[in-house]
Amino acid sequence: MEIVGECIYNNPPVLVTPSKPTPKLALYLSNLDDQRLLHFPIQYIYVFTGTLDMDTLKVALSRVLVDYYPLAGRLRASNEHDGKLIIDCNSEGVLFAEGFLPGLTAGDFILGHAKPHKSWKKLLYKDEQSFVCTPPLVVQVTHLSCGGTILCTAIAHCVSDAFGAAHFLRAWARAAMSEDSELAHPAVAPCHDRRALAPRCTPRIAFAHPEYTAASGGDDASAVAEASSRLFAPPLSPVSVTFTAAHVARLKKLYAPSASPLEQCTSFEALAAHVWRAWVRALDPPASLPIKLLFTMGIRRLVKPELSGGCYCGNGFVLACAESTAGQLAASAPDAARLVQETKQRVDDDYVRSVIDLLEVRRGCLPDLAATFTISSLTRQGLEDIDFGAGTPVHFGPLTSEVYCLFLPVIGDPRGATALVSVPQAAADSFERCCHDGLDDVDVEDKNQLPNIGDGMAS
Ligand SMILES: COc1cc(/C=C/C(=O)SCCNC(=O)CCNC(=O)[C@H](O)C(C)(C)COP(=O)(O)OP(=O)(O)OC[C@H]2O[C@@H](n3cnc4c(N)ncnc43)[C@H](O)[C@@H]2OP(=O)(O)O)ccc1O
Repeated sequence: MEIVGECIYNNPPVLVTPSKPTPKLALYLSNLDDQRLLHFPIQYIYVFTGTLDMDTLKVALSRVLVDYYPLAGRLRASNEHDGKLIIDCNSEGVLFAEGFLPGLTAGDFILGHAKPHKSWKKLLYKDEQSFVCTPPLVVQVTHLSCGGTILCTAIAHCVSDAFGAAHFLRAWARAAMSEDSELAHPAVAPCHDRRALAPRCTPRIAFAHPEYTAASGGDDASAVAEASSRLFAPPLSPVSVTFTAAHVARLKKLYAPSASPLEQCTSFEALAAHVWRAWVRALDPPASLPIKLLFTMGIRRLVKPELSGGCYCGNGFVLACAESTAGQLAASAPDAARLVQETKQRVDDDYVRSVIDLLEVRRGCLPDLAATFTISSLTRQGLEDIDFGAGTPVHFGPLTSEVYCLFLPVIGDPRGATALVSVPQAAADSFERCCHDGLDDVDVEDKNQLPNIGDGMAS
């Protein structure tokens, strides 16, 4: 859906600062935070049919910034640590803009039209500064002619991941709903200290880490690079496919590694394997081409000791990497799911420490995305059902679509997921068809199970 018309700003944006004094310190960022991959703001929108009260939102934000004070600070390159980023917790404040977009309604985001379009950038105040100088949190509230409101947040990814962001947004919403926002405290105190994820004194890279390893030259590498450039050839088209709970249940059967109840797969394993295969089948590279799957994996409960003292608000995830070939992937659904399972099992404390040390030794390195499908799962993180006083959102999702695939929560269907990813335009229809493969009759079955509208009403 394209947003026509321009956003009208009647006033310049303001800086919202914490309502009480907060610690003044240079906050260390872990290597998982300060990796080049995360040097960008994550921009998401929440669309509400009701009106958000501006004063309430600002007062509540000012209150929660007392607990989430790093978001009111500024990123800086540290002189002591070789340019590594830190957060200068200086209470400068969150950039908060308010605008009005005539002609756009909350309803435009329902009815399955809510696929990001480049015009959606209007929903976020454009700060011309570099990534490091931009406040780690920028907010824009856009009023709509229907009385609805869009809340757009841009949070620097090196400050927080989805789990930390959800924790902050829920605390903000709770404060906005509370009679006296000064009394509203987060349910669990946030933990900003990232030293539990510091590298070892002598870095030890104990695994191959294909997620960061660029192909090392030679004929194979150039073949992968050449084929890969076709897999991502522009122009790219965003594709959004919603898998209902019934679709996911079917995929879990289709992808189960065996008929034994002991060898089941989770919703994520089945979905990840299915969408990875759909991508490969749609793009149809040579069967022998090595293909990888990278996916984000939460580590808060995997590291020893667990990151459980309060809510760890830094980035608590690593990239896990499954490897196969285009031919093998297309050939077997259960084998693809088994690969995802085995990859998950390899990620433990040793693996995470090894990633952290790798990022210490190879500062500035990026994941190797050649011939790679990347998934980040945002389901079950508590990001979507957030109520600031105007009810829960009718739409939640990113401002842009990218080459990495997001598994987004489906509002009203907690066991469903929407896969959103940009693929080469020429393969977009085929990708969507491959995603629906094996699922067509599920919708028919589902409809047959619905009670007949007339049932029970005759008397
Ligand atoms: C900064 O501001 C932001 C940021 C963002 C976004 C940022 C990011 O993208 S950061 C990366 C975010 N993603 C992650 O960290 C991944 C988190 N998920 C995991 O790590 C998962 O474990 C997994 C690796 C994806 C695999 O999951 P799965 O195979 O499902 O395995 P389990 O999680 O162990 O689940 C197995 C089983 O357990 C039950 N279960 C698990 N969790 C729940 C739950 N919450 N509720 C109910 N049940 C649960 C369930 O039965 C599972 O089996 P199923 O078959 O039912 O699935 C964005 C916005 C910003 O502002």
